[in-house]
Amino acid sequence: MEELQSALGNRGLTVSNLPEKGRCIFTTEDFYPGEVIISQEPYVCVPKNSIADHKCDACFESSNLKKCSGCKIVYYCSSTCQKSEWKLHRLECEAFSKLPIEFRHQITPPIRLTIRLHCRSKLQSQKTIPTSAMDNYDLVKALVAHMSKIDDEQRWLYAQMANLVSLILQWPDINKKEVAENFSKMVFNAHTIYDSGLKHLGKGLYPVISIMNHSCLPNSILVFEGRSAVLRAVQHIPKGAEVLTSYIDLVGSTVTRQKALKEQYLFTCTCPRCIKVGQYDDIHESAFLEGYRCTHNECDGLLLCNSDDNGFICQQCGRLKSKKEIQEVESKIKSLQEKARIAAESASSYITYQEVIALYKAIETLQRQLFNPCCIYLIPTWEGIIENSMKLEDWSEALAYCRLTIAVYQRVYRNFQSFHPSLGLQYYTCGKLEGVLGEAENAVKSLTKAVDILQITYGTSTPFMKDLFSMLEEQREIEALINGTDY
Ligand SMILES: C[S@@+](CC[C@H](N)C(=O)[O-])C[C@H]1O[C@@H](n2cnc3c(N)ncnc32)[C@H](O)[C@@H]1O
Repeated sequence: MEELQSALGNRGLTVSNLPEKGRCIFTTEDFYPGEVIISQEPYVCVPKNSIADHKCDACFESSNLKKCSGCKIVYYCSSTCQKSEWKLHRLECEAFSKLPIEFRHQITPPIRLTIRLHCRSKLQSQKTIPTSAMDNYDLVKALVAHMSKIDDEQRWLYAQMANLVSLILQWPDINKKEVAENFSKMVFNAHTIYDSGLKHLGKGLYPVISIMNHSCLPNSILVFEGRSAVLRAVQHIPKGAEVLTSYIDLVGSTVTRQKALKEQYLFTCTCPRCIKVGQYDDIHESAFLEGYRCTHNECDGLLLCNSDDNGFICQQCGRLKSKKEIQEVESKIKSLQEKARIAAESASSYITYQEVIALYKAIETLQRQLFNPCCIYLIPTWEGIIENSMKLEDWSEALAYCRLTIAVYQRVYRNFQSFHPSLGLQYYTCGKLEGVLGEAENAVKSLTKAVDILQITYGTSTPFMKDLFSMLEEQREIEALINGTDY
């Protein structure tokens, strides 16, 4: 702990303890928007592999992959990557190779993550792998496992998974209770690793980053550069403030966010947004984001549940919309969403992409009958249309829907001073599409907005940001050429 305090002290941070939250990190100096608060390499991580999409175990690249000739489970993109992982992989490779082929499908990402955790801890205790203040198993031991709060069924599941780990590793001295507890720690502490386009790459455990507590109005954001986790300030964090990040998708209403935090992290959030739950403004905002709207004649009022709980009353014209009426439309939406999901998975030709778009448009029509035009449920529908329109190279259609999505994100992330990658990336896509369509002036505006947001969340030196800067330069040159002005 002393070693960690001293390492954090050098970075302007300190670990403390709050009765209602447990451990937490406070600043001992000011941090400004875009500044890196802390970065950490994973203690362990695993890529998200699927049958169709394998990744290199070391760098998560998807090209030039070769299977490890020992275990035939793990992939590498180069001998450099293989060598960098060898000390750790050697232990699991030996264990996996002894496993009969028919058992190998049981090595799921959570099982592998825990196996690697124990392999790394063993190698560090043998001093085969060095330790440091921010890289040692004591940090893993200190993570919350919430064993007393989880139910018997979950405990039984972790015990079964610990048995499997023990069976695979065949170590005589393995502590199965500790392994089971580590499965629980993964649930409450491991992070999903994303690339700059927010594509899911894998899972990793970052034991110092995991000390950070949650707020629905966070002052920092966690992003990934390769597999390193980087926490950046998204607002001025004065000396002595707690560093807070978000564990969940912040687009939902207070009730939705609180439900997610209670179910996934077992606490009730009391952040400045959540304490407003039930107040007029919060109810109004929730109804706007997720609630139903009145579609009677020209009325566009918000609907709130009536006191008899048999329907929803329009707050503008007073008309009642029955629960049954709403449920019928919702069930049609659900069945169309399932059809769209299945169709999108197998779509690979002009006609099939068109069919997928038609399904999403049918969903959109029904959603517009129920929700207001800035409702968050429309986002995945529009993203489905954008993705498939791009596959059809229908740039105008993709751009029209991209602009609709931006309007919703702008509203949702205004609480977050708009510094969220989702909004920045939407501006980026919008700017790219405007560029393709020859709308240089609009492209410059959109890409400038993308830069304003993403340089705070992603910094300025990643390959993604360098591409974005040169794309903006290119559009500025085209704009100047069109306008006959100097650039
Ligand atoms: C990733 S850990 C964060 C560090 C943790 N406080 C510790 O002592 O190690 C997540 C857990 O911290 C607690 N936590 C995080 N944010 C909180 C908050 N805003 N209010 C109350 N508890 C919180 C919850 O118990 C949650 O399951």
